[in-house]
Amino acid sequence: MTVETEPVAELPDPRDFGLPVVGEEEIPAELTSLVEEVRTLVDAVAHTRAGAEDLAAARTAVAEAASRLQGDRHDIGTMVRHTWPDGRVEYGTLANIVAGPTNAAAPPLRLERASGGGLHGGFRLNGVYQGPPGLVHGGWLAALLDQALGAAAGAEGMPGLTANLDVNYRRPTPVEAPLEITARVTGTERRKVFVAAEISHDGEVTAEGTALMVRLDLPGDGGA
Ligand SMILES: CCCCCCCCCCCC(=O)SCCNC(=O)CCNC(=O)[C@H](O)C(C)(C)COP(=O)(O)OP(=O)(O)OC[C@H]1O[C@@H](n2cnc3c(N)ncnc32)[C@H](O)[C@@H]1OP(=O)(O)O
Repeated sequence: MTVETEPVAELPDPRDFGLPVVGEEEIPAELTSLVEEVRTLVDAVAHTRAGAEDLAAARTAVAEAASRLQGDRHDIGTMVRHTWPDGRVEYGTLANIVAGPTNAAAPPLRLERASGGGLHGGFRLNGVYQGPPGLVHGGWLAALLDQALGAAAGAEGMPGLTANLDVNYRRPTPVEAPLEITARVTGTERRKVFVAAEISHDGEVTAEGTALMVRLDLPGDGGA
């Protein structure tokens, strides 16, 4: 595949486009810990067999916690700044549904640079992510692949939006089991960035995806 475009060397600051930015290091440890606790809560609620009294007490406690937190909110579209160990800076959406660090509805997906190129991450999905009994919902697998595919393009300095996503489910993916995800850029053509990703369990690929990301038309990078 022809490579006709260079990665964007330096990403613009989202604040230049009116988007607020929070440094990952500015997220309070108490918020990170709260997010973890809420993930536990969602799983507990989804599977509880508690009686009416416990359910009512829990509902009151959760409603009180929600009203405590509602007052002071980040704006929709707030970005989080991540600095890689090599000093490169990258931005993601703070409340991203797959990888937002403050989104308790997001699985705890963290991606690192792989030594051979691209990104990789290890993760585990609890029973909240079930589709078929004991198995991860296919829509969530597609969302995880989409996120990793987008992040792989972003990590190469080519952030974009998914124009096309193609997913193949090769084997059932179990919940409550260690999973791995890998993603890499496979080619570029003008603003088109081609990416591929796999999810595996026990060394076997359970789902794989390819996507066409269309690189953001950033000022100063030559556009198309
Ligand atoms: C911040 C850091 C975060 C870094 C981390 C971010 C991780 C986020 C991961 C989550 C990713 C998402 O969920 S993204 C959300 C879901 N996706 C979306 O909402 C996108 C909705 N679609 C769009 O907005 C638009 O269609 C775009 C932006 C994709 C493309 O529009 P455009 O910018 O006007 O570009 P356009 O000229 O049409 O197309 C450019 C080239 O791509 C080709 N092309 C366009 N669409 C397609 C297509 N579906 N299939 C084949 N080819 C296509 C065209 O033929 C052309 O090829 P040629 O003429 O050059 O040959």
